Amino acid sequence: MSSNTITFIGAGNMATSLIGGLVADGYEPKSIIASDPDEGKLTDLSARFGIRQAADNRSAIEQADVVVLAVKPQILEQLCAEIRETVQQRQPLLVSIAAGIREADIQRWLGGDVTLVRTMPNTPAMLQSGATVLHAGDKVSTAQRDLAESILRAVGLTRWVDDEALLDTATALSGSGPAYFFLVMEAMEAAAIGNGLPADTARLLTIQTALGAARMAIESSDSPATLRQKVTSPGGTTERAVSILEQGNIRNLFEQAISGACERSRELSNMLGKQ
Ligand SMILES: NC(=O)C1=CN([C@@H]2O[C@H](COP(=O)(O)OP(=O)(O)OC[C@H]3O[C@@H](n4cnc5c(N)ncnc54)[C@H](OP(=O)(O)O)[C@@H]3O)[C@@H](O)[C@H]2O)C=CC1
Ligand SMILES: O=C(O)[C@@H]1CCC=N1
Repeated sequence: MSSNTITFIGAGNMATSLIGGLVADGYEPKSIIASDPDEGKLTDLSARFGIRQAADNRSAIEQADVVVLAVKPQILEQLCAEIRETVQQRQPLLVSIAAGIREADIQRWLGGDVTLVRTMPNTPAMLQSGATVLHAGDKVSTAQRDLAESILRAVGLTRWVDDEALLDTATALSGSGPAYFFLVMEAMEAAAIGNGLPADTARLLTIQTALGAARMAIESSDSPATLRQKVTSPGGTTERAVSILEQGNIRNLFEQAISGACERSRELSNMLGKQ
């Protein structure tokens, strides 16, 4: 990957994961700049990863080839008003990671004709195990698409979608997804403690089991359903547990949860962007 200067506007959870993953992948830390109202966060990021901190958003953009918009969706419009002139002068490649905010709205807020790739990464990017979905409009050149993809590929898997609306689904699946697995881990750990295991052992066994299952699902040619069946001995313990989960309608719960997250992503689009 080239060492284009990448500026992160917003140095919160997701920016920290992306920066951590990029630096771990060998990206030159001095080619990464972060800007955030909280100086403490910037100092921490500099100390952890050796990146540069900016005095303000505008000066951060003035030095950038790529600008990652990493603030909450609720403040993106206000941020765009602040950086609009600098973006128009500098014309960097913009990469938005904001959930729900459509390209047309960001374009309008920035005065139009900016080069923008919308993406939906996730926090495992920190360990270069992220999953990012990208969408680019027609005006984005192949070289600019490649540049955006190379940054996100450094921190994990990437997939493009042609239909921008599918970013809502990706947000609900892989953007929010780490939280679903953490919730399952919390529940399994608590249940094991309730059944007598010491807390530290319960946590360790839960996490190692999640890691092992994820690695098997990635590395095996079997589907998750087949892998599950291979654990499930007829008349055994897994069969009892899985049947209780199925009776509790776990599939329907996930259907509702992911549909609910998709709907929330669309709500954010309509509430914060063009109605
Ligand atoms: N967290 C996740 O797993 C994922 C998040 N995203 C998206 O990433 C974006 C950021 O989310 P996340 O990192 O969780 O949020 P955070 O709140 O952790 O980070 C946002 C950062 O932006 C800072 N900020 C606020 N206003 C400005 C401003 N005007 N200029 C520069 N920085 C500012 C915030 O400071 P302060 O706290 O002081 O307001 C905060 O440090 C969101 O749009 C979200 O949809 C996408 C995929 C996954
Ligand atoms: O919860 C959120 O809205 C953000 C987007 C995906 C993950 N975190």
